[in-house]
Amino acid sequence: MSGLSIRARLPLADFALDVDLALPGRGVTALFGASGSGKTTLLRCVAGLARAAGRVEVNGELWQDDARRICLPTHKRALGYVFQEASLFAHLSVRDNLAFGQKRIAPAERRVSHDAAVELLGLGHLLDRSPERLSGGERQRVAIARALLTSPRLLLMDEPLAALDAARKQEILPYLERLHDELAIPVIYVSHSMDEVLRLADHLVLLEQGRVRASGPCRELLARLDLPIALDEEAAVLVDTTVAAHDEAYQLTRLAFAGGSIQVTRKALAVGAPARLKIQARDVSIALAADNPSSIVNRLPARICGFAPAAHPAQCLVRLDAAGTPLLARITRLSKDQLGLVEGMDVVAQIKSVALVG
Ligand SMILES: Nc1ncnc2c1ncn2[C@@H]1O[C@H](COP(=O)(O)OP(=O)(O)OP(=O)(O)O)[C@@H](O)[C@H]1O
Repeated sequence: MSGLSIRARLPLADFALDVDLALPGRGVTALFGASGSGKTTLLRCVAGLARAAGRVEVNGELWQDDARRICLPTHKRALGYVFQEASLFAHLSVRDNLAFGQKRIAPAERRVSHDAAVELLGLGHLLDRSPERLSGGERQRVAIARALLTSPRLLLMDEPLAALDAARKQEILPYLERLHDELAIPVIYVSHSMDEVLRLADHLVLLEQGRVRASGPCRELLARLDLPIALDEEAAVLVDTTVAAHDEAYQLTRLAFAGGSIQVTRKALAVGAPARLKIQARDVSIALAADNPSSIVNRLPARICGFAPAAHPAQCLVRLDAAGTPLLARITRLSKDQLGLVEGMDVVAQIKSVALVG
């Protein structure tokens, strides 16, 4: 059967993991949750490093099934594991570190070639270096390539960017995006960062105290008001658009979607190309009518479909529907009252800024 099915119960001293998840068999699933919610413990159960009661099936391969007394040891599970800190062999060159990953797999079972991994992670010029002469980001790219060369059926990544500074993170994210676009290997990706989730995840699992608070397509969960991710400073929705036209005079690109269109600064994208937009709640404001002059270019008719408290008591979250596309706005409670905003009301969503993500 295609898909990942993970049932795991693991009582620990002051904590218990208890999850039952059905996840897509390809793409990136982000595991998101507060510190101590059980993200690493869940990965360790999938890897067989912690012995939970339950069942683990990965695209038709059974790794554990207590009912049938099956529990493969970690080395028999075809998985790649990438940790916060790359654990490379210091005495081996990058080339030999990669060869080590590949040697573990019989040639007939290799699904990722050395050249493909080197190309995908941009390691060509680093092959003769030793790990101590690599930056943190480069080391992490080698660790990812080495994991890929073991031809895993599942890649587990536990906050792979957490040990890197902001600049190194931005440097490595495009490689992870390529991995996502070009490889069919499913990835479970633990992260605390909304930015990483927005850029990489197709599916999202929110863990709370060892339990699944929500699991579903990233787009759907991000737009919900009842989940803690809506309270994140970086809360945002994702909107799939298509490049509709370029305005050469004003150097803008118009992106169309079901709810209307949005103009962004001119992008080097072909008309008809897909573009994924991130719209942050803090960048959306609400006006009552479209005819008020404003410098905000992107103004979409939308209907209010719900309110929720925001993290700060001065603010509230508003869920809007722009012809079927959900948007989130974070506004002050004062403006909500002054404008008399209520559920069901038709308003104008003013979008101050958007970002293209992938
Ligand atoms: N071997 C163990 N024995 C007892 N308790 C453990 C053990 N391993 C983890 N825990 C506890 O289980 C809980 C979940 O830990 P885990 O590392 O899975 O959380 P996490 O969500 O990955 O956290 P973080 O984001 O900080 O890495 C924590 O309360 C931790 O103290």
